Amino acid sequence: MKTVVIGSGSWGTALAQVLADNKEKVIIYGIEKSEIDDINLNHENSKYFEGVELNPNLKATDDITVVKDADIVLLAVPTFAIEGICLQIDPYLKNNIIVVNVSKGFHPETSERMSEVIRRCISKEHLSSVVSLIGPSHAEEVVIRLLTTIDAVSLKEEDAQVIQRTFSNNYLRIYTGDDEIGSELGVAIKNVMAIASGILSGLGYQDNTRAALITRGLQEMIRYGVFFGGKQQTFMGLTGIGDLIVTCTSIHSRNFEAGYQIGKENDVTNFLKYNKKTVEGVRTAKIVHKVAKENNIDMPICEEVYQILFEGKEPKTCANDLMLRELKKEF
Ligand SMILES: NC(=O)C1=CN([C@@H]2O[C@H](COP(=O)(O)OP(=O)(O)OC[C@H]3O[C@@H](n4cnc5c(N)ncnc54)[C@H](OP(=O)(O)O)[C@@H]3O)[C@@H](O)[C@H]2O)C=CC1
Ligand SMILES: O=C(CO)COP(=O)(O)O
Repeated sequence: MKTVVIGSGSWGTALAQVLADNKEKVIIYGIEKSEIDDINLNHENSKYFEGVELNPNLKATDDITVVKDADIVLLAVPTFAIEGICLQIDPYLKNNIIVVNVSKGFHPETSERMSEVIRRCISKEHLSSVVSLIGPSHAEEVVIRLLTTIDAVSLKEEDAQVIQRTFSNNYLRIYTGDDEIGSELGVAIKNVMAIASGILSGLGYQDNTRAALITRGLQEMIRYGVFFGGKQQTFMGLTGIGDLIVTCTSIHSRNFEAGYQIGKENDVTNFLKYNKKTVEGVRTAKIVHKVAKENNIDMPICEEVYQILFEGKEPKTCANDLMLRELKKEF
């Protein structure tokens, strides 16, 4: 089986290396010549992983036609680029391949989940199924082979099992799942919670506050996910509480880091002006605000994050407003 990984950024490189370690046929397609040269010539991707020596069998190319004999295509680009890349690769694909999604968020205009975008943009005959390979997994840890567990989630169980077998090894353990809605909504909304967690840390709040944020944040994720047909149990797993914990507490999280800067400065201006990193929670906060409003879903933490990012509300005031909402029972 041949896998083409689209995207030579942090997650694409780390996952492609997993396959190289597993002695699978794999190649990365990227648009950034310097990253491709770095991988091919130096066995590094120093923009993302300084000082990390990659598996020397890992190769990269800027030729998109490389997808033509792929059995598996793994899309490791930010959510805003998924539609474009699907339309770009579709004419070259052979029939009946597995497309693996690893992106966490929504289409910025249509609010579709990633699997929905892929099914809309890849011709039916080319697609066996979409498998979302998602869970608590910072690329910075996977690339140095630290123990990690994630889910392969698909509506077609046999394809989830193919991805499970292809990627699992002694440092990456894959479970399968079939709740595409619950899993994809969980990993998308946890990024908004990670921004909130960073903001609270930047404001100087500590462990009690983070535990409250994670616990109440999980309730919001469940409320939103179950409304759209996700299973409550899914939110107790790797794509729910698992990914929420890792992103709300890790120094590697770009969403947490963004929030931390915003909280520290008690203002969003510098972050919005200078950020160049992939911070998916920003776009997700906008979608969740819109969709929750349309459907009358109560999402108080997400709403305050939206107010900070898009309406210029002061972070300190948001934290205060969350605490002083009407008192109620926990469940
Ligand atoms: N990093 C992580 O630990 C994890 C990330 N994810 C998710 O994976 C997705 C990708 O994130 P990540 O790898 O971290 O992001 P990065 O910013 O590290 O890398 C994204 C890569 O995609 C490239 N890219 C952008 N548009 C295109 C395009 N149209 N065609 C080809 N390549 C393109 C970028 O190139 P350029 O820089 O030139 O724009 C960059 O090389 C996100 O949704 C993220 O939430 C999920 C789990 C873990
Ligand atoms: O999704 C991730 C870990 O599971 C990566 O988080 P960040 O995008 O915040 O870095």
